[in-house]
Amino acid sequence: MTDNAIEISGLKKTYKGSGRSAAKEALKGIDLTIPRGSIFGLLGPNGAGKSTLINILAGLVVKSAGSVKIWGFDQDENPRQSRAAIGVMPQEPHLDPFFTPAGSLDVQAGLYGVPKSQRRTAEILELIGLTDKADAYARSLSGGMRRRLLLGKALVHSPQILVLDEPTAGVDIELRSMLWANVRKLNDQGMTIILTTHYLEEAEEMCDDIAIINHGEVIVRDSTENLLGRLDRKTLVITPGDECDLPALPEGVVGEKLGDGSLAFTYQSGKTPADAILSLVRDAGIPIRDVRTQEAHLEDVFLSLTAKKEPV
Ligand SMILES: Nc1ncnc2c1ncn2[C@@H]1O[C@H](COP(=O)(O)OP(=O)(O)OP(=O)(O)O)[C@@H](O)[C@H]1O
Repeated sequence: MTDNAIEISGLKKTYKGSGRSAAKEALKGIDLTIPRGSIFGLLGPNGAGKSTLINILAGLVVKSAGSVKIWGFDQDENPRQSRAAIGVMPQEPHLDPFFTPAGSLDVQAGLYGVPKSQRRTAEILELIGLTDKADAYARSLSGGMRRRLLLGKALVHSPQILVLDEPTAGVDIELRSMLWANVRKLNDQGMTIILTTHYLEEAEEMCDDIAIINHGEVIVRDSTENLLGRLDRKTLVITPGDECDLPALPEGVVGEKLGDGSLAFTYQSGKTPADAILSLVRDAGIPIRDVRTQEAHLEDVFLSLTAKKEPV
């Protein structure tokens, strides 16, 4: 028995070219393990290969080479069991407008062969907050409700692993917090969660471990804590009370005067405490009207990782 929810080895995918478009090697030999019970972030820029990887896990895209084990079941040897172990909430809502939420969940459960006596339609509707819309036509649901229904559909067969593809892209704050609350609840119940997101901030908040994919390769896989530790770069932006210039700065702190007159200080949090920056601004006689921090984004991690010569 393995402790991994997912074991991927030597996974390759080349999309065949057609007409004038050349063949595209989307995954170039991925090795990746995802521990059971974790919330795992799969990050990368547009076109990195995240959707291809997720679609292979979901059984929607056929791999070109390599092996994939889902909950210990090899996809080629035990396709049925490996498919039953995973539920995927896709990026785009493709819902039949003539089905009601209750109907959609029922059809989906039927597709997965869940016997009527074991269906959890009411429980899932409750979880996704659509109990009062159970019998409304999908076409009358708001965008947010449709996305919630997609989450519900991914859960009908009680998978051990839930995959969320960009669940918060373009959603409002309310839906975002509802999604994250559900993710936490399901994870607390033992479900392994895999999610893709463009935002390191979001991954930082939610994920135990992170893999970053770029150009079809895993360029780093580590605990979120270690990954952010590697970055160790923060920016403090101070809005001064009066027009002023940058004060003299100690080694390791880079200052920049922004267009709106604010002063931005970039520093390594492991070496320089934020308090030291505030003190040096105060000591320079600059009145501080406002302070904010700029969160690190995935882009920053990429820059710091790809700038290194040695393998990370
Ligand atoms: N069906 C396809 N046919 C040909 N090329 C494809 C196909 N699907 C994806 N690709 C190409 O494979 C590469 C990886 O795409 P993929 O959608 O997996 O990336 P991604 O990391 O999910 O990006 P995004 O964040 O934009 O969803 C891209 O260069 C893309 O253009």
